[in-house]
Amino acid sequence: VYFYSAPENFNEEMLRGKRVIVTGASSGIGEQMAYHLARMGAHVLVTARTEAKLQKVVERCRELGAASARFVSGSMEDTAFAEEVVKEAENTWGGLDMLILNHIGHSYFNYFDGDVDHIRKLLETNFLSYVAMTVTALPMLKESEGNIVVVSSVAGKAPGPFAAPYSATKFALDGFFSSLRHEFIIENVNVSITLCILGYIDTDNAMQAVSHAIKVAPSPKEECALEIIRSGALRQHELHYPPGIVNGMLLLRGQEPGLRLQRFLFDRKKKGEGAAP
Ligand SMILES: NC(=O)C1=CN([C@@H]2O[C@H](COP(=O)(O)OP(=O)(O)OC[C@H]3O[C@@H](n4cnc5c(N)ncnc54)[C@H](OP(=O)(O)O)[C@@H]3O)[C@@H](O)[C@H]2O)C=CC1
Ligand SMILES: C[C@H](CCC(=O)NCC(=O)O)[C@H]1CC[C@H]2[C@@H]3C(=O)C[C@@H]4C[C@H](O)CC[C@]4(C)[C@H]3CC[C@]12C
Repeated sequence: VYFYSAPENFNEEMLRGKRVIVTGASSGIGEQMAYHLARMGAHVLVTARTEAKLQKVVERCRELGAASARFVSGSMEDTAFAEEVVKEAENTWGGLDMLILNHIGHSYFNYFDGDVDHIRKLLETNFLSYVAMTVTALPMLKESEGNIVVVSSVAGKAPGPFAAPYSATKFALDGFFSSLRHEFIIENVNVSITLCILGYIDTDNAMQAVSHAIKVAPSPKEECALEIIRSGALRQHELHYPPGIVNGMLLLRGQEPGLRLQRFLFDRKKKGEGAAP
């Protein structure tokens, strides 16, 4: 069992004046990360598709004390847009300290429906855009000896049922960024890569998608967002949040986690309910 317990020397001053991109920041965990960073006095550049929501997030960041706050709206289905976001940071700040890759495209929580094009599109949005932003940002991150924070899921470590397309994109993140971290260590590239393995979090979209099927209580998005920032600032290799659930899932990985996950999460057989979520 691997415990990633970072030394408790995080200080919010570590983020003051830092230049940070947060993707998927118009709602959910990304929105909360933007607010924490603003409170800590960072420069924030937030991105998502919905301009009206981003405008409100930027206004709130300014109220909370951000050193500066701005947004770029567009879809990460297009890797050219992903690169454009990083270029905006370079043009605005002349550099970058932390890249938080957080956005995800719409998917479903149900049996795999055979739609290969959906998986192709989700790989563009959830994986290739992360790679494209990393490639474009790397010169600046090498200059600042900064951090790449990749937001993933237990679905990208201990696969379970009903999220096959989404899970595939999360496993791709682990494969790519954990391999890249090895190369950085070999080449003495002082850019940290933090992979965040999250359990169920109480964001509106997630709860709307699965609360009918999942019986465990979700964890708070505000605390989750702060833990992600803390783990990135401490240059941890991985964050497991909440530790109790995620480490438990990893423990079960060798023991048919899909089956145990069904029992643990859905608790359906006892109640005689149907099989589909
Ligand atoms: N909530 C949970 O239970 C869990 C979440 N996670 C991970 O945490 C991260 C955030 O999840 P959560 O906060 O719940 O997600 P939300 O659905 O709340 O937020 C997703 C964000 O991504 C943006 N987005 C959606 N589609 C696109 C697109 N095509 N291009 C650019 N941006 C897009 C949305 O804004 P807009 O629609 O305006 O574009 C929104 O800002 C994800 O990586 C997810 O995998 C991991 C485990 C559990
Ligand atoms: C179904 C969600 C995919 C994104 C989405 O479509 N949101 C609604 C919208 O945009 O309209 C999944 C996003 C996070 C997933 C959850 C997660 O990652 C943690 C658990 C992993 C486990 O393997 C299955 C249950 C999860 C709670 C999982 C469920 C599906 C998501 C909510």
